[in-house]
Amino acid sequence: MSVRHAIGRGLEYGRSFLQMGLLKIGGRVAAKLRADRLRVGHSVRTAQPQAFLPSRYRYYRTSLRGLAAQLQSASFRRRLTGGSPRNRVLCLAFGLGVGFIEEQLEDDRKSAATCQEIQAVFRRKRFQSTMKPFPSGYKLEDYIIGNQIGKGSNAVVYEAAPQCSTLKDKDSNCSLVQLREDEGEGERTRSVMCCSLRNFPLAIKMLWNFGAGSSSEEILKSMSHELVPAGPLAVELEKEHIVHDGQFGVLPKRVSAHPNVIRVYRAFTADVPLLPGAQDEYPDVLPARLNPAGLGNNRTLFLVMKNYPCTLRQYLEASTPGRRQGSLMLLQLLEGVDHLCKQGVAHRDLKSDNVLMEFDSDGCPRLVITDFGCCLAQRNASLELPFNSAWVSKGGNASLMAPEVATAVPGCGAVIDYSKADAWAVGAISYEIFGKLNPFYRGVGLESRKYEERHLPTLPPADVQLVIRLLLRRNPSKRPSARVAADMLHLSIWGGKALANRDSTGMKKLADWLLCQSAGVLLKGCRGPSGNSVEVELQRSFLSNLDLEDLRSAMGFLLYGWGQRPAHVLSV
Ligand SMILES: Nc1ncnc2c1ncn2[C@@H]1O[C@H](COP(=O)(O)OP(=O)(O)OP(=O)(O)O)[C@@H](O)[C@H]1O
Repeated sequence: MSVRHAIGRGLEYGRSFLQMGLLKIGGRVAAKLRADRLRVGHSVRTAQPQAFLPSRYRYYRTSLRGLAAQLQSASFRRRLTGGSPRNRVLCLAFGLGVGFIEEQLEDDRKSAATCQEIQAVFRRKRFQSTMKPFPSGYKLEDYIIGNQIGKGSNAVVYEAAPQCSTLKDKDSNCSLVQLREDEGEGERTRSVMCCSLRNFPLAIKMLWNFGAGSSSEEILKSMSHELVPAGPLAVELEKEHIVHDGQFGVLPKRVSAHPNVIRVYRAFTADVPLLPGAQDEYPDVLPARLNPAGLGNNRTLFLVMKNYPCTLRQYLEASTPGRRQGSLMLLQLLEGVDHLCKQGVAHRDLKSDNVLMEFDSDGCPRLVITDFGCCLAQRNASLELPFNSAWVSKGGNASLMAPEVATAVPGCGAVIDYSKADAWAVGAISYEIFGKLNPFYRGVGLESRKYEERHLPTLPPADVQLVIRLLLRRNPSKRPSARVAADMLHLSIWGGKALANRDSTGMKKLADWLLCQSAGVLLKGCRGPSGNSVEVELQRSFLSNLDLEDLRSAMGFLLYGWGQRPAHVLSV
């Protein structure tokens, strides 16, 4: 499809928006696409396929820029023009070269501007949680607490509902705990889960408190990482004041909302209560008030979140996603990790237990990264941790630590760079998503500190295999970032036709495709609930993060993969 067709189609979308009475959004799309017509039409004409090769391209561009600057300098021109005919020919050739370079640079600027404009259109619509806001909720007494949902090494999680809500079903005892016992009763299980989630839309996480003291301030300080995904109203206003002005200026920053990152609605401290199963399941962490032999402190931190039906691990124990669904799941993890990276946060404990799941209206799994207890969230957002002593924590689960973290040696001036560590862990978790054992789990085969890339097991879907292999590269400088890996998947899932052609029209097709995607996603966004489907969220996320350099790197990696396999295997 030509640019004109693409724009024409976009304009039609714009017009139909207007006809539908959606004046504002229709006007914006139509104006946007009209404005893009010249820009994209011009940039795709001269784009060369070689320009996709990221590092080499960047090298050429920098060298050519330097050369252009030299040629433009008066002294250089004098030296060349003043001499022999040979010098004059050389000068002419350089002059033509400069013209070409300038044209390339101009195209570059225009393409980057197009990406930025598409990005700006989609960034304007911020992601908002579907959860209804509820008043207060800063005290334990504000909640009805149901059954235990899960337990980890640092906390226990219970289903909960705001105190004001009335239970919608008599069978309020059913929960995931019971679900597991009822395994095999397919239909009944699903209805049990629905009733539990309807009655208890929230989950309360109670952290174990051994060494954090019993004052709210001390607790907030020592468990501060759990607050990284907390919303702006999560902590009571007066505590928030303490957090920002007092000694708690050291608290890490918080990340903004994202469809693939947990949102903590409320965080407060309270006395540890005797909840169902406490005496049997976690007697040692109870305070002496509840168990004379218990070692826990009297007060602790509580986090209120949405109650999700299951974790990724629980889901994968019961089912193996198909090829496309698996790709969408992997993509969501990459989008979540990219969002965290951009906000200067490394999760450092990604594993299938720390990913929660629900389903959209089409039945597509939505994945949400949770449990930020081990995260690195420095105010300077560098994602670099000074590693001057063996006492510095490198993060959670050692099996899924990226090679550069696992092999780091403490010492004066040593630093661990976490900027691609979570992306590596996503690569390892992908094996579970596609129905295989995670090769890095203890006893399965590989160790992150010393594996060789050629020993990585193969995965049946060839299309994502390339992405996973790249994510699991030992050398982080050769590993794509979560953003670039996500762009690769976006391009291979939705951009098949735009990418199928590897000649000089490739860039032109990509530009057409970006415009169609933008118009299509805006249109879907107006269509009620389907506008919140996982696929639309993912496409919106891609467009709101559009960056020419990242896109070129993604294309470069894909072309590199195609060099070894026929192009069609990359389309899902
Ligand atoms: N919002 C939620 N909705 C439903 N279940 C949840 C939720 N949060 C946690 N869970 C369940 O509780 C379990 C323990 O939670 P979490 O992983 O946060 O605890 P933890 O002690 O910090 O874990 P870890 O052992 O990894 O440190 C999870 O594996 C999951 O089964």
